Amino acid sequence: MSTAPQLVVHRDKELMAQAAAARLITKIVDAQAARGYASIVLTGGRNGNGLLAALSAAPARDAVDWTRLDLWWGDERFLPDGDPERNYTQARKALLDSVPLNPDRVHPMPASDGPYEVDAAAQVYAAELAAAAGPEDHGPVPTFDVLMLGVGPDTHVASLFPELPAVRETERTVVGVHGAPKPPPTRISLTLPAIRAAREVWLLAAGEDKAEAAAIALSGAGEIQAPAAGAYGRSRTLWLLDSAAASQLPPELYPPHVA
Ligand SMILES: O=C1O[C@H](COP(=O)(O)O)[C@@H](O)[C@H](O)[C@H]1O
Repeated sequence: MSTAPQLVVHRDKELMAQAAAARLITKIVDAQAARGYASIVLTGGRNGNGLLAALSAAPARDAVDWTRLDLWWGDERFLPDGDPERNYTQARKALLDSVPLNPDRVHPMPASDGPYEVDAAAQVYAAELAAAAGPEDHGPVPTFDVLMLGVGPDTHVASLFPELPAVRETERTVVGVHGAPKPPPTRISLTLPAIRAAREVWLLAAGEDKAEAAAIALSGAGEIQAPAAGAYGRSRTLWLLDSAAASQLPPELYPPHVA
């Protein structure tokens, strides 16, 4: 069952990144207090990396027990290990290299110079997720506390692009993506069923180039044409926007609140 999206609109992208980072710290600390660990899915892209950089700069980051944090990725650009365009490389630079994570709990998606071609690599990641899922979870992926997704200007989320086969997937949790319209063309992505296993899905959209995408996805578009419209969490779906990205929303949605 889909959860109706909630919107929070911030003044600008810097404030959005800082507020989202503060929100994420609180979520992680609360989950660790309740269950002993937290499970987060990271996104690539400008907004996702902006959030990680803001988290890195936040004094409250020391409230997180980094050794009890599971990190997964929503998608990856299928490039060699260490490539500066890999989402994993960018996340390391923005935050991960400066906090004491437990390497056993960090799950980057495979790189193109490893032993697998992209479809096999997607299967390997699906198996890693399935191994981490327990009986209390809702299928072959863990119930992530928060899964973040940067919204692309074409409404793509993770590496689910409009009309491509990956966004139509209803069985597999992870797929190889071929022919993506945004470089690189070869990618790995969680599918919509895997995304919807998360307790909370947060969609990040800042900047004028995201305004049309946000308006389309939040105005009842279908998920095949507008993948962001199909991304929702089990208990919450939260759109975090800045005022530029919210500028084309229909008047009944905007502004619910500008912080
Ligand atoms: O290529 C990707 O793009 C999207 C959005 O990126 P942005 O720079 O337009 O914010 C991102 O969500 C995805 O993880 C990434 O692989």
